[in-house]
Amino acid sequence: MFRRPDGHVARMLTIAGSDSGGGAGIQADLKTAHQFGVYGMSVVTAITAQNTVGVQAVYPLPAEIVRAQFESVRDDLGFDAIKTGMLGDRAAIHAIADALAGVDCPIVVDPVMIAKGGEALLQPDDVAAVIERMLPLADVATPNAPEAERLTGIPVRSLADAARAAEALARLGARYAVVKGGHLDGAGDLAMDVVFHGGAWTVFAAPRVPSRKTHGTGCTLSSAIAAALARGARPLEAIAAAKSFISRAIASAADWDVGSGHGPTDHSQCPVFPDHIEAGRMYVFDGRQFAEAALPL
Ligand SMILES: Nc1ncnc2c1ncn2[C@@H]1O[C@H](COP(=O)(O)OP(=O)(O)O)[C@@H](O)[C@H]1O
Ligand SMILES: Cc1ncc(COP(=O)(O)OP(=O)(O)O)c(N)n1
Repeated sequence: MFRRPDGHVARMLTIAGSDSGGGAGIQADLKTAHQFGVYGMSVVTAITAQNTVGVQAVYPLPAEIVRAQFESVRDDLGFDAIKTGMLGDRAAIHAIADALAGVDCPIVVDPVMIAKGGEALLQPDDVAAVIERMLPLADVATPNAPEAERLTGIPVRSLADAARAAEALARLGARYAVVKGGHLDGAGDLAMDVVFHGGAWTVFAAPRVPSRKTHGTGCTLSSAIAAALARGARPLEAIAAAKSFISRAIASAADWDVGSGHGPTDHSQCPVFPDHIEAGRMYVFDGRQFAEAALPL
C-alpha cells in the first residue's frame, strides 16, 4: 500500500451504489483503489440487481443507514480522498452533502444518472439536488456528455460543446470540471476528456478502443482520480493517471468473455503518473506513456 509523507497508508472512501455484476459502482471503485495501492472503504447508497445486459432492479437505501456508514468509517478509519457515484434518492443526497460539508480532503463527484443500457440510476427530479448540494463540494466533477447536458442545459455533442459545458460546471461550483468523451459524436480515433480549471482547458486523450466492454468506465475513472488524490497527486496529475488506468483497463478487456452484453473492464492494471502536466495543453496516452500535443480547441 502507498504511504503518504507522514507514513500513513493512503485511504479512499467511495459513496456509491452496489453493482451485482461487479463492473461498476462500489465494486469497480474498490478494485481501482486497490490497484492504486490505496486502502478503499465504502458507503453503499443503493443496491442494484445488474449485469452486463442491463439493470433489473434498483433499491435505494434509507438516508439513516447511509449516514451511519459514513460516520462509522469517518470516526475510526478516516480518509484522504472521497469519491461519490450513484447517490440513491434525494434524502440520501442531502444526508451525504451535509456529511461532506465537514470533511477536509479532496472530493470527486461523479454525477451518475443513467446506466449504459438507459436505465435511470437517479430520478430526474433529483438532478436539482445534485446541482445545488453536490457540485459546490466537488474538487473534481466527472460527468459524461449526457450528464453534463442535464447539469448545464448545454447540448454536448462535440469536444467544443464539452469544453463549454466544463466551463459552465465550474460556474456551478466544481473546482476542476471534467467532461468525459466516451459519448461524443464524431470524436474520431481518440477518446478525449476535457478539463476546465482556473480559466484554462486541458485535454486528456487516448486511442478509442472499438469495444463493447465499457461497463463501469465512468465509475472507474472517477475512483482512479480519487485514489490518485488520496496518494497526494495534484488534480491534473490525478486525472492523467486515471486516464492511463481506464485506457489500459478498456484495452485489456476488449477480448473478454465476461457476460454477454456491455462487459466490465480489466481493473488489474497499473496507472501511469506523468512527470509534468501543464494546464492549457493536450496529453495523449498511447498505452505506455503520455505525449504532449497542441490543444485542439
Ligand atoms: N471505447 C473507448 N475507448 C477508450 N476510452 C474510452 C472508450 N469509451 C470511453 N472511454 C473513456 O472512458 C472514460 C469514461 O467515459 P464515458 O464513457 O464518457 O463515461 P460513462 O461511463 O460515465 O458514460 C473516459 O475517460 C472516456 O474517454
Ligand atoms: C451501481 C452503479 N453505479 C454507477 C453505474 C454507472 O456506471 P458508469 O461507470 O457510468 O458505467 P455504465 O453504466 O455507463 O457502464 C452503474 N451502472 N451502476
